[in-house]
Amino acid sequence: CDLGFFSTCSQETVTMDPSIQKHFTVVDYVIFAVLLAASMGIGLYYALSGGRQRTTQEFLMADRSMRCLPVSLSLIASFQSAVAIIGVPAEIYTHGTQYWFIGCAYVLGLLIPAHVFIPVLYRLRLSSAYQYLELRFSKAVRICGTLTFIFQMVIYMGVCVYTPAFALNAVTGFELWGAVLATGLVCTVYTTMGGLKAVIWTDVFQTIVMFAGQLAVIVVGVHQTGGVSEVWRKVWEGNRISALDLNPDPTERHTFWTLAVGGVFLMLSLYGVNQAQVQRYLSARTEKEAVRSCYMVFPSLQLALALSCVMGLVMFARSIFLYIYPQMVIYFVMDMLQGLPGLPGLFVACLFSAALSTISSAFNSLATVTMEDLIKPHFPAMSEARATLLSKVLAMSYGLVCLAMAYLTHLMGDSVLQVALKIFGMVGGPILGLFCLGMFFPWANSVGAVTGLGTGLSVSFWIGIGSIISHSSGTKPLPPDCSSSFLSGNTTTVTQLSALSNVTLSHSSGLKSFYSLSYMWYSAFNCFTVIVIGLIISFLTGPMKEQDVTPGTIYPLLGTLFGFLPARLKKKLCCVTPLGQTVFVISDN
Ligand SMILES: CC(C)(CO)[C@@H](O)C(=O)NCCC(=O)O
Ligand code: NA
Repeated sequence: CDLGFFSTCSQETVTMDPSIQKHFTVVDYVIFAVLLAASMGIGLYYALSGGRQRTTQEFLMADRSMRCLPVSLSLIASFQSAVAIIGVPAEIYTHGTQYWFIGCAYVLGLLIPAHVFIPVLYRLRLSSAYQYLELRFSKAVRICGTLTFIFQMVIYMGVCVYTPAFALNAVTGFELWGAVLATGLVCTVYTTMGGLKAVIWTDVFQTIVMFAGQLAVIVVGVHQTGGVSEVWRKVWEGNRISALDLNPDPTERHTFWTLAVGGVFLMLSLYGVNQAQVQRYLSARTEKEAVRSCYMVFPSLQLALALSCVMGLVMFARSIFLYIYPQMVIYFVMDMLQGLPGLPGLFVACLFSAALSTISSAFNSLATVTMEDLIKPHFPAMSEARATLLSKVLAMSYGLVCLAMAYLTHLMGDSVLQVALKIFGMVGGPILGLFCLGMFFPWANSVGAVTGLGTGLSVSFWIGIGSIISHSSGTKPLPPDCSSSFLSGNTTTVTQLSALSNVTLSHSSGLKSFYSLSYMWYSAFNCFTVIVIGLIISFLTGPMKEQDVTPGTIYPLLGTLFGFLPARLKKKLCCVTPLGQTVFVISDN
């Protein structure tokens, strides 16, 4: 099977021994440098063109002039980081393709943002998603929402910048802090110079690099394994193709229900109400363009999922690992691509593209909420020039906070990947609940919202921290599908398997089983806690009347769902006013 270029072609399954270090060539470092330079170049271009980033409208909202294609690619890039690129193939290698069913959640997980959240938020002409909370409830609710979001994103971005640097360092000796500093600083500079336009257009470029890197690994891997049919035979015989698991047990980590139903709520918390995404919808030139960009996320996100799942399958067909560990994806890639000049560098570029595009979204969205929700309301007379300068200082400061968070991530050790993703579900779910409470239930009042959010966060941290503590103590059984002969030795490495892992204790009772709720249910569970507590407290303290609620802040969900009821009962029970077409111009000044 000699095809010239692929000189290392062999059809043997390769045994991987991670004690042998892989090496980078100069070419690989050059490709990494080119990625950083190209991103800087895009930042510089948007600093010097258009309105030269002299207004907050341009710096934070891209002049509300974006078209759907860049917006959609940017939407994918925000939450597709190296955590997923490294985590998903490791998950598929170990547990089979069950995780792939999360693709089912993308249907409702994108249709609902497109037809429920975007119409409400876009027509209010907001700058920050949390401005909605003040219009619907009160200033206090807005500030609680903003602070919760800041907490979530600050932890997340530390993990995002640390993960690829750490994984590469473990396998190849790639300079750990050099890579963290280079990505963090370069990203800070282009985000501060070029504003949201630079963030969105670098996202486009970086998403393409990300897809290219994954595709290259798959093509070479399939070829070296001996073709598609050979890969299929090996993964089929190795039981990696999972049947639909319809087990209703909510403590089972990945089943059709946890992934396809729980996943919808995860998607809603990310694509429906997260500032990073809402800001992109708001930057679109029309509402239609925003809805269209949300639709266009669907095929691209399915492609991203398919690429990382197929990469896991190819890894399984191609290699036998002596033990399972988070960095094995990098090891597999580096081993396979050796002798193919430039390709290891392309994969490195893929990992750092994923990271850069996520932290740049974080910097810009954090600067936006800090400016719009925390600073501007207190300084209504601030000049535009001063506000823009301050926004730039904020974007830069969050860049430096990101480096500090990377160091904190380092101190907590590598299992922090799991911890951080859980915190993501733990904090994103309650924020989603807060928005749902406001949008779908006209009776909810401000006291109910704050109490609901507080309770939701407390319960979610109780479960989240409880699960972390109860899993990190005691012995952990191997998952049943993991007991094949090729997994020898150290079982603790299994629990560190991937960022997405949450190996549950199968026979536990009481609090333990409460703690072992699948992490895929976190968003849904925490969202419902906020809604239920919020409604109970609202009814106890005097529910709001529909006519007292700011027009345009309620989506007539209940009116639509209970459309079969007689009109009088409907009017009494639920919101029936259709969402208006009116544009409310909101100003903090
Ligand atoms: C948003 C999903 C679930 C979509 O598959 C995925 O991109 C994800 O788990 N993202 C978070 C992990 C990361 O940072 O890559
Ligand atoms: Na990304």
